[in-house]
Amino acid sequence: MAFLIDGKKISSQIKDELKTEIAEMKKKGTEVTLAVIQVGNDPASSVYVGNKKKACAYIGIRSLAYELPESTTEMELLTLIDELNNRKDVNGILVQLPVPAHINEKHIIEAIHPLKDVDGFHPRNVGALVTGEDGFVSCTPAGIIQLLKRSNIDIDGKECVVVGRSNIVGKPMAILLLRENATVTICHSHTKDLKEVCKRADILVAAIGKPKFFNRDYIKEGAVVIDVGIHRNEQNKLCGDVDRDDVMDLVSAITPVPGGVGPMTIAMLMYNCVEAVRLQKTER
Ligand SMILES: Nc1nc2c(c(=O)[nH]1)N[C@@H](CN(C=O)c1ccc(C(=O)N[C@@H](CCC(=O)O)C(=O)O)cc1)CN2
Ligand SMILES: [Mg+2]
Repeated sequence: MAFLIDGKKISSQIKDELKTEIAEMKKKGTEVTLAVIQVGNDPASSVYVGNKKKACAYIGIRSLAYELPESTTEMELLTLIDELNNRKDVNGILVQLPVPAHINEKHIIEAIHPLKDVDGFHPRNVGALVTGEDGFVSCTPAGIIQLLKRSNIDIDGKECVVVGRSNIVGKPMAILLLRENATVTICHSHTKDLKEVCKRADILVAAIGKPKFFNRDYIKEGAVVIDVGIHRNEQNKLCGDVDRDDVMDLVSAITPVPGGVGPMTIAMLMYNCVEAVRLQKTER
């Protein structure tokens, strides 16, 4: 039977480690501050932003919440980011995505100072990830590496297949796996024989964005499956990109949805806030 990779438990361990570290920093007079910006009131975004604020409160990070109306202009948002970039008491800035359609997401990501970009989305941080320099790593893929390592799943030399090529998950995921000496394949909508490619995977990262897309036809016996998808059905029940019931007897380990990758995104955001203080000390 498959081993369930418990993202809730592992994310709690990471938050507890950070809580201890932050208490030590506070004793030395260092406070960590995260500015969280939400534009509009998309219900899912409100849940994630609420969970980020709760995580900050739990581990001892000061959070500044900016809840802006849907009608906020790109210029108004850029002005707020500029103000936060210049505030010495703010270590991290994040703008919850997606932003409303009238705001250009790329302009927003690029406006955040790279040393405060705790989401790791700024091109400078993406470049640093590729070249192996210091910088912030996108939270979801960073969390997946932690899930694998803390579950004692070896990555070195493994065949890893990442399905999805977003800037936030797929691309940084592939680079992180490469950094761990995996053999990495990225698949996308133009990939021929997706089933055959996925069947080669020792570790399959499913980030295609389609509910229960991956059934047993895509999985090699004994594979480790990481499910990045989050979907809600008509009954408001959550599921991932993987048809877990169908693959359960085939895989050696799998992340559940909910309670797998999702909670790690927030734990790694907290990690990046602590990392922000370190990076700002050495590079500012
Ligand atoms: N600025 C950012 N925007 C977005 C990011 C991000 O990393 N930075 N990622 C996602 C949303 N996200 C965090 O912001 C996120 C998504 C899901 C979860 C999570 O814990 N999911 C739970 C289920 C929760 C539920 O919906 O009931 C789970 O999988 O167990 C946390 C964070 C897009 N935007
Ligand atoms: Mg993320």
